[in-house]
Amino acid sequence: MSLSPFPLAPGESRRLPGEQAQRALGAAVAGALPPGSLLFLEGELGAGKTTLTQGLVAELGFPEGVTSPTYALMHVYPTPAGSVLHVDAYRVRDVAELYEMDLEALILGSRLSVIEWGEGLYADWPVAPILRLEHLEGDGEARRVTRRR
Ligand SMILES: Nc1ncnc2c1ncn2[C@@H]1O[C@H](COP(=O)(O)OP(=O)(O)OP(=O)(O)O)[C@@H](O)[C@H]1O
Repeated sequence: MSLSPFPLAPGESRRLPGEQAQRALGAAVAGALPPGSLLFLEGELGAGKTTLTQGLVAELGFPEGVTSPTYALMHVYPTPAGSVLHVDAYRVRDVAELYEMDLEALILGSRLSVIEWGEGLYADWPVAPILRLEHLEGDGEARRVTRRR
């Protein structure tokens, strides 16, 4: 499997003018991270975390059905390239709860994992990129992505 470069350098920001750009970013991320990788996503309600993840999962060959894992905590999408784990850790009080669910084995066994609101895990996964998504004030529906790490 040949990988492309990660679409943003650490510290870099980019404007995402619409949903297509948001999905395309997810697709580019999927093409840049090797199996067993983890991506952290941050962003307020409606910032585009699910949309980015839809693009990422579609790039791996599973084109539909990606929804926010807010209520389920965790979704697994069986793509032809391997499973994609999508976790929303917003309501998790202690990351120990996630590790008790065998999170580490799940991540390492997946093609790719996306964790929203996983600050408590950042130190344990130091090479995982962190993308922050924000609404751009005064710029219609556009969003901004910043690679924090
Ligand atoms: N870059 C963008 N430009 C314009 N609209 C966008 C962009 N990215 C996403 N959207 C739209 O914003 C809405 C919210 O996006 P999405 O559901 O992905 O956000 P979210 O961060 O997952 O929200 P939540 O935290 O509620 O799960 C959707 O209708 C989506 O199509």
